[in-house]
Amino acid sequence: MPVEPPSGTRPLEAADIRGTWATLMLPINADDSIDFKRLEKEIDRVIGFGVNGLYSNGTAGEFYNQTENEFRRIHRLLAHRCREAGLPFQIGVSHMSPWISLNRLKWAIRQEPGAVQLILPDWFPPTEAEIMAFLKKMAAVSTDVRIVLYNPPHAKVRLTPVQFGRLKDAVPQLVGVKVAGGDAVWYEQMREHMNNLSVFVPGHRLATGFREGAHGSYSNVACLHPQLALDWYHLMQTDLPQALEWEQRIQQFMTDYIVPYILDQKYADPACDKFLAAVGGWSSGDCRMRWPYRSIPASGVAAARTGARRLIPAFSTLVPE
Ligand SMILES: N[C@@H](CC=O)C(=O)O
Repeated sequence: MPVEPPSGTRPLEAADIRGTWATLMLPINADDSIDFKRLEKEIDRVIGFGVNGLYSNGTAGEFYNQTENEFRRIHRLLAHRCREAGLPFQIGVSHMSPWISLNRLKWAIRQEPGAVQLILPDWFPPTEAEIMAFLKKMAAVSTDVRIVLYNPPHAKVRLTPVQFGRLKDAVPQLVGVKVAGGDAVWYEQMREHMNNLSVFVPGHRLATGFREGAHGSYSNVACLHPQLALDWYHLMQTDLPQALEWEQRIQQFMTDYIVPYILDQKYADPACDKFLAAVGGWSSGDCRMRWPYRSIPASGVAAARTGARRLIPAFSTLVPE
């Protein structure tokens, strides 16, 4: 039975955070400023696909590379457009500095997001006691606005399922996590906490995650094409074996056309997210990253698009020659 996530922007509980959430990506001008006009168009374009929600300021949203004025302008726009469309949205208040993150949170809750996303403090690796102190203060400020903890593989501290459980017990406002997923043992341990914790895994691993109990993805596949990600998520709920087969194809595409940019050429992950969107051709198609990070040259788009068409039949239907 397909899971219907809520419509509207009311506060999200764990059970509400499901499905395919798309990220906001920043259009960057040649002088490194943010193109807010284009951003507004991009937001409306993503909303038009009918994704389950829109979130901002994860890695793909370049949260670590914005002034506070820009942060506010981006999120006034996001909140306004999502509220008008009745689409759930989450604001990333993440920052390497816990104080900046706290101040972003204080401002962000006034935009009434469904939830906020945050990372752990990130210069000295925090101890569990420090993580608790951080989350408790953030939760005291966010009050009714729930919290999603973003704990990617490159975080200074990678939390275990047992630790997620302890954090959830200590901080009830924590309703979700955004993680890399893991092996069968990881999922077995994580399932102990999945009743009241939404667990989102990377887009290109979602069918496996779904089989193991994960609830959705803040999705890089939605960067490639929001419709592809939505159709695939629907397939997971109606024909999981077929969805697992799609996963192999999507992963092959990532291995052949995206991973070399990361492993061999050392591009940052968000450069790949923007590149994926250019390959999908559904957005303005601009791969530009903000100083000092390098952008993947648009000259690589055609080959990757041909590869995606060859490997992922559903993509070739959505993006015909
Ligand atoms: N990890 C990304 C998800 C998309 O690729 C993010 O945090 O935005």
